[in-house]
Amino acid sequence: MNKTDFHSTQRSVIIVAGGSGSRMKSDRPKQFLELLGKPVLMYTLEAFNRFDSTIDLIVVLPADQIPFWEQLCLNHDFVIRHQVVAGGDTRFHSVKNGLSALSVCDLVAIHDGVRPLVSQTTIENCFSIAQKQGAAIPVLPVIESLREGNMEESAPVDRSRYYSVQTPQIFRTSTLLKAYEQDFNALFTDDASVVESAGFRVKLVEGNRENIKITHPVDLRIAEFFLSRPGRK
Ligand SMILES: Nc1ccn([C@@H]2O[C@H](COP(=O)(O)OP(=O)(O)OP(=O)(O)O)[C@@H](O)[C@H]2O)c(=O)n1
Ligand SMILES: C[C@](O)(CO)[C@H](O)COP(=O)(O)O
Repeated sequence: MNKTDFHSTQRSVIIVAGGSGSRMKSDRPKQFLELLGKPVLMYTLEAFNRFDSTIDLIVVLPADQIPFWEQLCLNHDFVIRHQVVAGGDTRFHSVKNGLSALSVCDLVAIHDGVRPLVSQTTIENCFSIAQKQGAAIPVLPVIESLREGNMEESAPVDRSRYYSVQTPQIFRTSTLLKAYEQDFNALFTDDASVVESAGFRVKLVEGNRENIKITHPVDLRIAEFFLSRPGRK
């Protein structure tokens, strides 16, 4: 593949932000909370727009929060073009709804709306490997010791065998559409698990450590720290 092929590839991204953020325990779903005065979700859209200003952006939101998001865009003069789709009961169903709004494209990325710190390198590497191999997801080696079991009985496991998984998870469009024809299974915690269950292989790519999934209140402070660093990429 040469550079020209890469740039003529039609790319789309589905940003899933259809969750309620129950672990954050905030008044509003966490994707709308502000980091340094701007909603989390706007940073996430900006990351993909910075990577490719022509990329098709689909944003999946809780149906009852769509008017609130539209008002936020007005308040913040947020002008990055994107299509809004109503989410479903689980992340799987939200992705499915996003896929139903997809235009013709070669590669599709699925990214969590609450991962605003994805780096340009992670996005670029995942697109590039997905283009060559059909499916790519960012991962990192686990940094803490791991145990298996429960609080009463547990045993250490070999952590070198485990990776933590991030997004964007990027696939040939035909692969992802086929995989999402399957019925929902509670073991589908990400898109890679859906695609593998349909018989496809997924290539692991190194992610970036700052690409945290904002989940608990402390994650907002960590994200603000990274966002305020000069020369952030
Ligand atoms: N029905 C759902 C559930 C989750 N998501 C999205 O999937 C991403 C990862 O999910 P998670 O961090 O678990 O978000 P929530 O489900 O909102 O949080 P919680 O589990 O704490 O309720 C988030 O961007 C979230 O908005 C979604 O689009 N639709
Ligand atoms: C997709 C994901 O962010 C990869 O780490 C993760 O699986 C989402 O999980 P959650 O159950 O929605 O928190």
